Amino acid sequence: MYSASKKASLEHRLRGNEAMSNGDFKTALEEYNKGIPLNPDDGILWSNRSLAYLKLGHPELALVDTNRASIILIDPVLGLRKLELVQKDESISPINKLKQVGFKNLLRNAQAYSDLELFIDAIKSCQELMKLKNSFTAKNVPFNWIEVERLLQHCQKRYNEYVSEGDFKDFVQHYGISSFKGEYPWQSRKTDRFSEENFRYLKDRISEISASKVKLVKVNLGQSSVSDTIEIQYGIEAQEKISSHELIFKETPFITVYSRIVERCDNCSTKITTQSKFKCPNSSCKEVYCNIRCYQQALELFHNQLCGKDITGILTVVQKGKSTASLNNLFLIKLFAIAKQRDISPLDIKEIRHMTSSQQTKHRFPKISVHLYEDVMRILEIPIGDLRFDFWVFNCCLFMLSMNVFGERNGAIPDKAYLFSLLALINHQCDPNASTIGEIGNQLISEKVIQKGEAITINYDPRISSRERAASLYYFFGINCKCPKCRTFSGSFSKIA
Ligand SMILES: C[S@@+](CC[C@H](N)C(=O)[O-])C[C@H]1O[C@@H](n2cnc3c(N)ncnc32)[C@H](O)[C@@H]1O
Repeated sequence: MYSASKKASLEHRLRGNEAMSNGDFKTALEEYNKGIPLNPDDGILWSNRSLAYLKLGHPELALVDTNRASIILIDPVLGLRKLELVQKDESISPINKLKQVGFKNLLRNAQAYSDLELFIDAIKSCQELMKLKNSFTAKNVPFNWIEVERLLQHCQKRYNEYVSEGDFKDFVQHYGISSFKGEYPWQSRKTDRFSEENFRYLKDRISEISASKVKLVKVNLGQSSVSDTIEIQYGIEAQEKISSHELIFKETPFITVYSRIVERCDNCSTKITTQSKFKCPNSSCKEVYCNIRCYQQALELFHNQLCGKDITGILTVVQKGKSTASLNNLFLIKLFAIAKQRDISPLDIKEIRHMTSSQQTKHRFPKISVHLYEDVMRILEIPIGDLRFDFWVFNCCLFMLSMNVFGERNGAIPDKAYLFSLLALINHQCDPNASTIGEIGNQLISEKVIQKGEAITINYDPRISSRERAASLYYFFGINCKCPKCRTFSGSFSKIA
């Protein structure tokens, strides 16, 4: 017998399937999203949602769903219960129907890899499926094997083209190509960013830390790089005349992370000395702090969720990283921990929910992020049916971090990084009037006299010569620089409110 929630979940699945057959993939996604929390053990639901994601052009999201569906569909304990979920069909026995669902899921998995241009993985998935074709398992299971063969041929051809174009083997193996226009289509974050609540919260905090020297404003950054609209963004401007080399404000980072190569405080990333070392009182926890105050701050914000947890897998990835971007994986686990602690979605954390994302439309998608996401969910014991922590949320956080984190290296190795709520509101100019200084770069200082009403700007990439900066800003931050000095400048960079 079904429980009430399983029955309701099944109804959502069927409604989703109907929307899929009408080509209404967004409604289908909404229905599947209503069904999953009611019965996260329904592998068919995950597999069907993966198809909705594929049709909506988000293979990276489909990948997590096909993986989950496979795990559930081959789980022997869930075996009998799965049969309950198979829709009765006169022409096929329930057990064969279930096998058909499994084959379809493998094909969706191969399609997701192919759409991401991860051809080696796509070929492997197709070959795995083709092995089943003449096996006993596939007997009397109707399935479109021609589609698998076609996909396999397509992937082999594309892979050969890639390799003959140059040595892209490493790229083809580890990075997919996904699209993301600053937000997922079902997200309302863009408008939420400018909500009255966000605006007031940020405005008050900026007035407070700068002693009202500067204020939050909305600015017109000219033509958007992803749509036809004029882009309205946040910016900071002087409320009074500021002299040259004056401290504008100093901000405590919201969170910091470090690669564990040098021993640092888990709360503020300050180097630990023999005089300043406070060990977490939990004997099975390895984290250390500068003092009890840092420990208590961390405990309240995120450490409660992470105390004693083994994050070695994530650290290994971070330590192998070549750029400070690899530290973003440590930010992700902290952001997910903070959200779990506050019982909200990571995208609703008030200290970060105003932040912009990279604006590139095509992204390098590191295949490993699927595993990192599953690791974060497992370490924090977040149930997979809690869609406030869905994979697209993880990706949004990653894109937001790639735009807003201030990182530091220790020689060639990414060492530590900071996430500041307010410094993240300062726009870039190639000829800026301010910069960030101090040991952790948390002091905003004027470089010249700034007149009342002038925008406060910094240079996001000061090490790079101005000729290369436009390309570097686009590559690393997804910014089409529209500052008055840049050739691409097309807007007024002016205040609108
Ligand atoms: C660190 S945030 C700065 C605050 C941001 N304007 C906001 O509304 O939150 C970086 C974002 O600001 C925008 N931005 C900053 N400087 C820019 C520039 N010179 N040209 C174009 N966009 C810029 C980009 O959209 C980028 O995503």
